[in-house]
Amino acid sequence: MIEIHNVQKAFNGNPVLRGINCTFETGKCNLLLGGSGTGKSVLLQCIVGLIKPDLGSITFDGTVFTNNKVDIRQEIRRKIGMLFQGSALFDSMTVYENTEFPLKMLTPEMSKEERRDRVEFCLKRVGLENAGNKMPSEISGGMKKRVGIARAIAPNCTYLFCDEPNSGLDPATSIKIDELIHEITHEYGITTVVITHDMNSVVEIGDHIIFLHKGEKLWDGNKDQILNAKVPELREFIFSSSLVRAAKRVDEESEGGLEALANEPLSEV
Ligand SMILES: Nc1ncnc2c1ncn2[C@@H]1O[C@H](COP(=O)(O)OP(=O)(O)OP(=O)(O)O)[C@@H](O)[C@H]1O
Repeated sequence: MIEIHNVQKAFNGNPVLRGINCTFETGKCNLLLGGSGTGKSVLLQCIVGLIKPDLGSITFDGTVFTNNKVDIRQEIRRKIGMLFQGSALFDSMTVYENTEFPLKMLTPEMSKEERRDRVEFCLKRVGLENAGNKMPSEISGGMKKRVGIARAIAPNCTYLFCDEPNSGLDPATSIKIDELIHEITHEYGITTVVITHDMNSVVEIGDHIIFLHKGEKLWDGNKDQILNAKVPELREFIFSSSLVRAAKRVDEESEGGLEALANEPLSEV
C-alpha cells in the first residue's frame, strides 16, 4: 500500500498539487484519473522520488519515503517497476536485452543462467516468448508496451507504475495491454498505479480510481461507483468521453450500454 499524505507542490509559485491525500491499495490497479495538466505526472514523479514535494509525506507499506535516509529510499526504489509512456526501450538492444537490463543493474548477484530464466519467464508472461531476438524497431507499439511491462516486472517489483500505458495504441490493443496489467497486478499481488485519462481503462481495470482536478483529489472509488459519482467535475470528465457518449446512445437505442461495449469480443493483439 502506498499512502500519500497532504502532498503539495508548486512551480514558480504556481500550485500544481494542493494537498493530496490518497491511498494506492495493494493487489489492485489504482488509476490516477484526470484531464490534462491536473498534476497526475507530477504526483507520480513525487511518489517515485524524481521530484521532491514542498510538503507532505509518501509512505510505502509503512516505510516513509519522503525525506528518509538515502539507503532506505534506494531500497524502496529497487522495488519500483516503471512502464513509461513511450515504452522507452533501448533501440540498440534486443527485446531480450531490454528485459535483462534492470536485472543487470539492480541484482548483480544473479548469475547469467538465473537472469536468463527470469527474462524468459517474463517474456513468456507477456506473450513474447518468441520475440527475444527482435529489435524494438521490428515490433509493434503494443509489443513494445509488452516488453516495457516485462522489463518493469523482471526484478520482481512490489510497486508498478504505468504512465499512460495506452498512449499511441489503437483501442483493441489498449484493452489487451490494460488486461495484461490487471492480470499481472492480481497474480503477483503488487500495488499498481496507472496514470490515465482513458474511460476505457476505467471500465476495464479500475479497481480503485483517484480523480484529480486542478491539483486536488476530488473523488475516489471503483469502476462500479464512478458512473454514479456526484462530483460535477468528474461527471463532466466522464461524460465528455466518447466511449460514454457512445454507450449512452446504445442505451437509448437498445439495451446494454457500457457493459455491452465492454463485453464485445476482441481479437488478439
Ligand atoms: N518541472 C516543471 N516545471 C514547471 N511546471 C511544471 C513542471 N512539471 C509540470 N509542470 C506543470 O504542472 C502542471 C501539471 O502537469 P502534469 O504533467 O502533472 O499534468 P498531467 O495531469 O500529467 O497532464 P497530462 O495528462 O497532459 O500529461 C502543468 O501545468 C505543468 O505545466
